[in-house]
Amino acid sequence: MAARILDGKALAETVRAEVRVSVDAFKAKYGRAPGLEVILVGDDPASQVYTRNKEKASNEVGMRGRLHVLPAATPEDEVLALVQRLNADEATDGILVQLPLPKGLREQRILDAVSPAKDVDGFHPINAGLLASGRPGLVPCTPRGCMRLLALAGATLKGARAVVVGRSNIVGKPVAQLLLAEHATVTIAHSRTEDLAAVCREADILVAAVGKADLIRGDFVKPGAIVIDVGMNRIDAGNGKTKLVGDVTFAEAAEVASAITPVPGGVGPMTIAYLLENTVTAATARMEKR
Ligand SMILES: Nc1nc(=O)c2c([nH]1)NC[C@@H]1CN(c3ccc(C(=O)N[C@@H](CCC(=O)O)C(=O)O)cc3)C=[N+]21
Repeated sequence: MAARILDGKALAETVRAEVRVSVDAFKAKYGRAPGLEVILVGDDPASQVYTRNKEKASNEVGMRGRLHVLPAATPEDEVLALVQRLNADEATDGILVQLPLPKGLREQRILDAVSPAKDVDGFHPINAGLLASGRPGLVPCTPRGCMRLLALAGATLKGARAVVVGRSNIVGKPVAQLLLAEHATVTIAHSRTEDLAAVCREADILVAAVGKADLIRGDFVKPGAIVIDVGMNRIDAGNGKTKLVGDVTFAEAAEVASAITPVPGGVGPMTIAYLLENTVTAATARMEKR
C-alpha cells in the first residue's frame, strides 16, 4: 500500500488565501493592516533565512511585517526594552522572537516579556495554560498546522489512538493538548520511553516531533495510520551537499501508512501559514477588546 502524501505546501497556500480574506476584512473595519514584528538577535544563517521568509510571507497577505535585526552581543535589557516598546505599540499585533537566541540571553526571561495578547508563537505560559485548560488563547503555529493536515487527511480524531513522540513546549505538549481536545486518546512518548516502536504501533495518528533523523522506522507504523512528521533535520546527502529530512524514514513509513507528510513540503510551510493566521487572530481580538 502506498500512502497518500499530504501536501503541506498546497494546504499552506489555502490557509494564506483564508488569511488574506481576514486581513482585508480587518483593514476595512479598522483602517490599518495587522502588524507582525519579528525580532532576530544574532546572525545565525538559518535564522536569517527563516525570519526574512516570515517578514515576506506576512507582507504577501497584506499585513505589515517588519524584521528587527539586533547584533548577537545585544544586552538582555536592550532586547527586553524592544519587546516592551512593541508591547506598548498600538499598531503592533504580533511579536515573534526568533529562536534559538544567542548564548548569554535568557530565553525564558525574553519570551515571558512578550504580551500574551501579542504572543503569536503561543509560547507564553499564559497561553500554554489557557490551552491546557481548554480555554481560548493563542495556540502555537506548528501544532495548529499539524491539526489542519490531519483534517486534510480526513482523520477521525474522536476515540482514535494518538501517539506524539516528543514533549517540547513548542510542539509535543501543545499538539497533544489539541488532539486531546478533539477527544483522541493521547500518549506522549519521548527519548526515555521504553519500547518506543511498540508504543508507536498502537497509533492511528502518529506525530513525530523529536529532531532525530530515522528515529521512526517503517515497522513503528500501524498499517493504515496517519503520520505527521514535524522533524527538520539537515543531514549529509553524500554528494558534498546536505538535505532536509524529518524524524520518520519516509520511504519505509509510506509503505505502511494511509497518509503521511513529507519533509520538506509538509509541516514546515503550515507553521508559517499559521503564524500569519495567529497574527490576524491576535489583531482582531485586541481590536474587539478596545
Ligand atoms: N520563535 C520562533 N518561532 C518559530 O516558529 C520558529 C523559531 N522561533 N525558530 C526556528 C523554528 C523553525 N521553524 C520553521 C518554520 C518553517 C519551516 C519551513 O517552511 N520549512 C520548509 C523548507 C525549508 C528549507 O528547505 O530549509 C519545509 O519544510 O518545506 C522551517 C522551519 C520555525 N521556527
